[in-house]
Amino acid sequence: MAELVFFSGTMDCGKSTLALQTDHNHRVQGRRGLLFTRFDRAGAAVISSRIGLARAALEVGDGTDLWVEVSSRHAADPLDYVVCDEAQFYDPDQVEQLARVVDDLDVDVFAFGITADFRTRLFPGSARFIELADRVQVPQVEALCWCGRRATHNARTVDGQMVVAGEQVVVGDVSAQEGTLDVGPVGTVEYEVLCRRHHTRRQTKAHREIGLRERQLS
Ligand SMILES: Nc1ncnc2c1ncn2[C@@H]1O[C@H](COP(=O)(O)OP(=O)(O)O)[C@@H](O)[C@H]1O
Ligand SMILES: Cc1cn([C@H]2C[C@H](O)[C@@H](COP(=O)(O)O)O2)c(=O)[nH]c1=O
Repeated sequence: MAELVFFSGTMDCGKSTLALQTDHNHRVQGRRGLLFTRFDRAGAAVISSRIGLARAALEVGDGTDLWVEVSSRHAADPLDYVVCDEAQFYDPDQVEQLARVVDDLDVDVFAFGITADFRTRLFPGSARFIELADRVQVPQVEALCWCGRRATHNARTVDGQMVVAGEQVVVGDVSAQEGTLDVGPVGTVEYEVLCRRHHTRRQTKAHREIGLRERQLS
C-alpha cells in the first residue's frame, strides 16, 4: 500500500540528503521514480544537498498540476515512487494532487521540507502535508543551535540582524555556508537554526560572539 510521507524539520537537518538517499535506495532496487523540487538554492530543476550530492529533478511551478504530471507519465511507464524536495514551497492544491497520486495510482510519495518559516509560522504547503500525510517524520540528523541544544526553529537575518517580519519566501542559505543571497535594497539575507528559547529571545550566534568578546575584555 503506497504512502504519503512528509519528512519535516528545520533548515540544514539533512532533508535533501535524505531525499537523494531515498531516491537512490529505491532506484537501485529497480523501482521507478520521479523527482520534483521548487526553488532549490543551486538553481532550477535540481535537488542539491550541502553534503555535495545533486541530482536533476522536475521544477514545480505555480501552475504545475502534479496529478497530471505524475499520472500521464505513470500511464506511459508505471512509476513506483515520487520524491518531492523543498516541499514547503508547494501550493496546498499541489499537496492534494500528491495525496491523490498515492491513493489513486498506488505510488509512494516522499516529501521533504521545512515545517515553519522564520516567523515560526507553518508554510501553507507544509501545513497541508501535515494534515494529509500518512506519516510525518523528523529526520534523524539534528541541526544544532549555537548553544548546543537541538535546533527547532529557523531564523532569518538581514545584514546580520535577526528579523521577524518580511516576505515568507526568500531563497537563501544558513549563515555558515557560502552562497547566501544578496537581495539588493533589502540587504543580505541569511538563515540560522536556533532552539526555541534563543529564537524567542532573538539571540543568534552573533549574541554568543558578543558575549565571548565582552568576557575577554572584562
Ligand atoms: N562538510 C560536511 N561534512 C559532513 N556533513 C556535512 C558537511 N556539510 C554539511 N553536512 C551535513 O549536511 C546536513 C545538511 O544537509 P542538507 O541535505 O543540505 O540539509 P537540508 O536539506 O535539511 O537543508 C548538515 O546537517 C550536516 O549534517
Ligand atoms: C526559514 C525560511 C526559509 N526559506 C528558504 C530558504 C531556503 O532556500 C529554503 C530551505 O532550504 P533547506 O534546504 O531546508 O535549507 O527555504 C524561506 O523562503 N523562508 C523562510 O522563512
